[in-house]
Amino acid sequence: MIQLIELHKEYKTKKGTVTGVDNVNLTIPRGQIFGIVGYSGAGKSSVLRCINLLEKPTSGRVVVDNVDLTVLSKEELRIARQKIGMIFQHFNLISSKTVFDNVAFALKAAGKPAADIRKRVTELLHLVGLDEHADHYPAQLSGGQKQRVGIARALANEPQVLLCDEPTSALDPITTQSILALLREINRKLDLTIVLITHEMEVVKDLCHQVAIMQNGQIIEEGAVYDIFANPVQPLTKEFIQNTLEFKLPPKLWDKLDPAGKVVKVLFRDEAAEQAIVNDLLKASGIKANILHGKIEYIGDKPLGTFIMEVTGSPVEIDHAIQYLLGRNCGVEVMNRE
Ligand SMILES: Nc1ncnc2c1ncn2[C@@H]1O[C@H](COP(=O)(O)OP(=O)(O)OP(=O)(O)O)[C@@H](O)[C@H]1O
Repeated sequence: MIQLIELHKEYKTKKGTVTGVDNVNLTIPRGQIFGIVGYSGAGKSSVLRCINLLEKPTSGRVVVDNVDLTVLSKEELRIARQKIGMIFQHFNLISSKTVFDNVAFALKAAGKPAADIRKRVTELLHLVGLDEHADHYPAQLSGGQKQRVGIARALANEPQVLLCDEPTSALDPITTQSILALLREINRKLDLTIVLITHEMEVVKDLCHQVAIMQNGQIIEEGAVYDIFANPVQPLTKEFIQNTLEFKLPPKLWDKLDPAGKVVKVLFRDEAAEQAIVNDLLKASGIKANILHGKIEYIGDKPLGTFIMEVTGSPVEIDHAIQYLLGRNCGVEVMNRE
């Protein structure tokens, strides 16, 4: 488990003091994949780098598996850090060393015997699917393969925590999916706690169990990923989610719609996503509904449905229909032509 308690980080610059992290309190249970999302400058990297004390907090505590890292001596911290692996957006491999030697680096530094190192590196390269690439140099690898080396290297000392700094931002969508699948696999196989920073809600949706949204150094909202997608509260959270769920109706379609009707976006969440609510709605309200767009996606194993419907009827009937949907735990938003 990771606990950040009143974590505060300030940077002294020529222009004055900049706050990177503003009194953050956060608990990340063991075995979770925890996403931290925010725009550039929100403080994501600062939080992540405080977890292994790459950045020294100005104040506050960082407790990993009941050990407060902020009070350790240099030597104690060096040992504690072996249990916290890290991967980076640009992989940070040593270009003059082979894949084998990149992965072996931390083990050699820890003074492990050569035979143990060979065994461990072979295991790790197998785990990340690079058995055939031990003797290659980073320049001979694709971006996805480089990140696999980064992951193998980070796992060398059998860490309990893996910190991921935008691990897929430099990768194409297909490679991103394969790296996310690998992270999911090692989280399950190794019971590894993963903390991942990203500005992509798609990555959070695909991979994470929980998420925190950061703005101006603070965590403004956090929770289970499904709950955040189904019931976002803060405007910034809604903005991030809209970027993944948003669907814009083409102008030609708006031209054809009945001016007396309304276009509503309905979010079917939890059990509402599995019930025949549209059918019930038509029976209960007397309106007509024409579905313009719809999709159901699964976050974790729970469905979340988004439908855009043109509803026609008298104003009272339409209002009744909206109240009916709200009463069935749906999210309802009346859309206007932009
Ligand atoms: N070494 C530093 N010196 C001075 N200011 C810094 C330093 N590192 C970060 N900051 C400042 O702290 C704030 C938070 O930065 P941080 O890099 O943690 O945000 P971020 O959300 O990770 O952004 P990005 O996605 O661009 O990496 C910003 O205002 C940034 O300018």
